[in-house]
Amino acid sequence: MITRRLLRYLIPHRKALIGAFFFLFIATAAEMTGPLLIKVFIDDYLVPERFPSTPLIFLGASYLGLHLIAVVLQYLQQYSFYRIALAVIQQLRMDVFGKVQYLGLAFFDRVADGSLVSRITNDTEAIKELFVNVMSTFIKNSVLIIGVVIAMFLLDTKLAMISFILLPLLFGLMQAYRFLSFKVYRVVRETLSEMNARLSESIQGMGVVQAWRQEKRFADEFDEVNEQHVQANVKNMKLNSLLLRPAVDILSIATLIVILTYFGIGVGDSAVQIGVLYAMINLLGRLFEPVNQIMMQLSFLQQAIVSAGRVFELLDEKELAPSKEGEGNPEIQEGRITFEHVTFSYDGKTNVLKDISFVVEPGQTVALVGHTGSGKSTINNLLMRFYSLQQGRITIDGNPLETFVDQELRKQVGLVPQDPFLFVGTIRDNIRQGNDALTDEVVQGAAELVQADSFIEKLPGGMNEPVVERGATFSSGQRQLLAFARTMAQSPKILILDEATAHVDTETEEKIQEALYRMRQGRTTLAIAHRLSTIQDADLILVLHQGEIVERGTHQELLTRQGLYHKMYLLQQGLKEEVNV
Ligand SMILES: Nc1ncnc2c1ncn2[C@@H]1O[C@H](COP(=O)(O)OP(=O)(O)OP(=O)(O)O)[C@@H](O)[C@H]1O
Repeated sequence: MITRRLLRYLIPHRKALIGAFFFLFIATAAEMTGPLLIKVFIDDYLVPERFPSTPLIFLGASYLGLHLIAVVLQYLQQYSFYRIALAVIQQLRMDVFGKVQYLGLAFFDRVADGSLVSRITNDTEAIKELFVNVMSTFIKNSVLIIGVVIAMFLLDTKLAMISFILLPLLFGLMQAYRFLSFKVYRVVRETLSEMNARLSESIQGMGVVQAWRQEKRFADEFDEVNEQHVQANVKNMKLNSLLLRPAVDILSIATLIVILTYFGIGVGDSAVQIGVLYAMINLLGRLFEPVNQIMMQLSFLQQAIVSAGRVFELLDEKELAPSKEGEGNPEIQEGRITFEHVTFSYDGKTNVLKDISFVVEPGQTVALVGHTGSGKSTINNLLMRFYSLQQGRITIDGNPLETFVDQELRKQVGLVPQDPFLFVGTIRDNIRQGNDALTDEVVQGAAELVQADSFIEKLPGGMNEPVVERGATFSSGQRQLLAFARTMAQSPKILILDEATAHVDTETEEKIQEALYRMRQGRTTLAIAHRLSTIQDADLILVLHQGEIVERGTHQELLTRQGLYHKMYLLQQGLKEEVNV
């Protein structure tokens, strides 16, 4: 099943494959003819001690010519198989990477990034071996084996049949190896994946690792998985060294003994000529070499099959990012958002949002406040359509969220995430975000609107200043401003702000507040705020508690009510003592 699916990747390369087969076939035939020529030389010339020059020169030249042809064609077939293999793997990697881009966030919640990287790099690499080496070795050596077998039967049918007496043992051996090694390889690949996961986790959290002096713990944990990986490899090596080459070698010696015994018995009847025996033993040597080659590749074959299983699992993953459903192509004109009785759970067990209903009128700002874990980000995640809605309805301008095409939704709903993520490239690339339709003026305008231009201008490269991975060389306030500029360059109708004012100094915060104020003008905004001082001018504040909206109103209304919001507000004002909690 897995092998068949892998082989399907060869279909687009069938012409090149036929060419490679052709080269292989001719090269093998040329190679095979060699011993037959030597047999003619021994039986017809050496044994009778006849050495006429013309036929012998012809014989020698033919031998040399055939050898040359074999070498050239060997090169051509090897090159062809390699090209095909590389093309197949390139396609496979593109397929996997393409698939990963469309997986839902729920999938990434449960699968470690390192392990995903491992599937896209290491596992496809192991599959590459199948097409580069395993397949060509199997085909080449099978053709060789067939060639040798034919030559053996042409030489002496009886002797050839005797040589194959031990053949069933070889098949038994192959089956035993495949059965035993499958499990071991699975462990090898899984532990490798786990190591990548740990590595990626510790690199991403290096600051925390060092700050909490977790280096030893991480190293120990890594070591444990590393040890499991080594052990699995050792087991695998034992299997390889026991069942592959040595077993075949024993089998080849046993076959030789059988043939010599037969010859020893049969020579009295002068049934077998010495030249025939020489050629037969020569052919037997040539038979077991390809068998050995195939056996050695069995280990790579198994690796490839296990890895392919893991890659196909990923390709078949059903947990896709939610996308458009239903008829029509609605557009976002005004930006009126409604949540109607939305209940949501990440794990299918605990509801983290319970019966949430509210309306954000066009141009209004609605703020979400509440203790940590109360469900604020979850509301944003649903509005961003990162997760599929389970119960209730979300609409924009009266159209259900799921009816929008991705392009419209992503263009009109701009997200400023909690932790802005910058990509490798330049500042301009990060603001433009691959949208070539955005002119330099628009990019500059967006930077000016959010007041990011003043710090960008001071950079040596200005807009072309390089950004390293995750924007690590910029401060969090600068990253925040760049993320604002990126969102504003799109000019969305709706803004989703997630704790946009965390962790910055007062001056930067003022700048950010000013930027946010400008950004919100004329846009529908849903904002998460931990600092209540920043959302006092919101048209509506929703107070969440354990997934429910427990209070709603303006800042003044909520203070008058003297409920949870009031308590939170006083706490933040440093007036804890006045609150009876
Ligand atoms: N990806 C996820 N998978 C499973 N559970 C999650 C996920 N994200 C959040 N949760 C759970 O959902 C609940 C609500 O989380 P949410 O992030 O919406 O809270 P929040 O109010 O935004 O918190 P904070 O203010 O700390 O960001 C929490 O109990 C959290 O454990």
